[in-house]
Amino acid sequence: MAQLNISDVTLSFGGLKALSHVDMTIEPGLITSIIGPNGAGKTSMLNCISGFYHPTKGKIIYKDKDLSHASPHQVSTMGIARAFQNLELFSGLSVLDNLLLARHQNLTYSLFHAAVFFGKASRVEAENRKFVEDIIDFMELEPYRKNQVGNLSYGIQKKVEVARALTLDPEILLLDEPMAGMNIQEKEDIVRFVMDIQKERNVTVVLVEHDLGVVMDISDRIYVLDFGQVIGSGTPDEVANNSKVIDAYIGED
Ligand SMILES: Nc1ncnc2c1ncn2[C@@H]1O[C@H](COP(=O)(O)OP(=O)(O)OP(=O)(O)O)[C@@H](O)[C@H]1O
Repeated sequence: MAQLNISDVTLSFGGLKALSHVDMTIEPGLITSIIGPNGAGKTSMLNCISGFYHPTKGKIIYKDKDLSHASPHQVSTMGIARAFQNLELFSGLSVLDNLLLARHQNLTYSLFHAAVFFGKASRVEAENRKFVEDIIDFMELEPYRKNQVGNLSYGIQKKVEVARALTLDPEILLLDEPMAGMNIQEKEDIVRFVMDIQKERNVTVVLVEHDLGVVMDISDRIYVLDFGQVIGSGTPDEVANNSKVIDAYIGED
């Protein structure tokens, strides 16, 4: 059964339709990629799923709940986290502090409880700390944990951004061009982590990425957008042999 059901989603900006009658199903435990030319609507789709945009028409259903009008905070606390194309990190803080801060979004006690029931607050705090340390370990960020994020290489900052999303313990992880601006070594590194996140942490991954080689290698399913419409979908082989997709995006090579 689909984990996320996107049906007939249209997103208009004045006269421009960034998305037009888009249907997608995201299956649990798989890597689903969304590809297409510049301006095709890929980031708009992630914005609709994560609550930053609200579809003009259509529905996004997750666990029987309609997310179409949910806020970004509601979406993330329901289990859908997003790593951003433009990093959402605090460059003056350390890796550890960035991740602890992100994890606090998931706090299960209020400030009142923190003041009155110190025991529970400190237990939850210790659990949060342990969770964040596990993510640092998993993403192999140990050598950088005390470093200011702004002083790290772009490739490592991108890894920290993925780690930041993982601190929310998501069931679905939305990745917006995680490999943009990376060298080959850094790309190979992040590809390995995306696959580990899917397999070892059992997280469903929705990936927007321009590197077709990577997309074809790691995706279970692919949706191709062009001018806001789905022009093809299926396994990497099916998409690579779809004549509409070849004409609009992939080309003959
Ligand atoms: N907030 C906005 N206001 C007006 N137009 C927008 C807005 N966001 C996106 N668009 C337009 O919607 C269309 C789709 O944009 P989107 O960023 O989703 O494409 P994309 O496939 O992610 O492109 P790229 O690969 O270049 O990142 C574009 O024409 C874009 O200019």
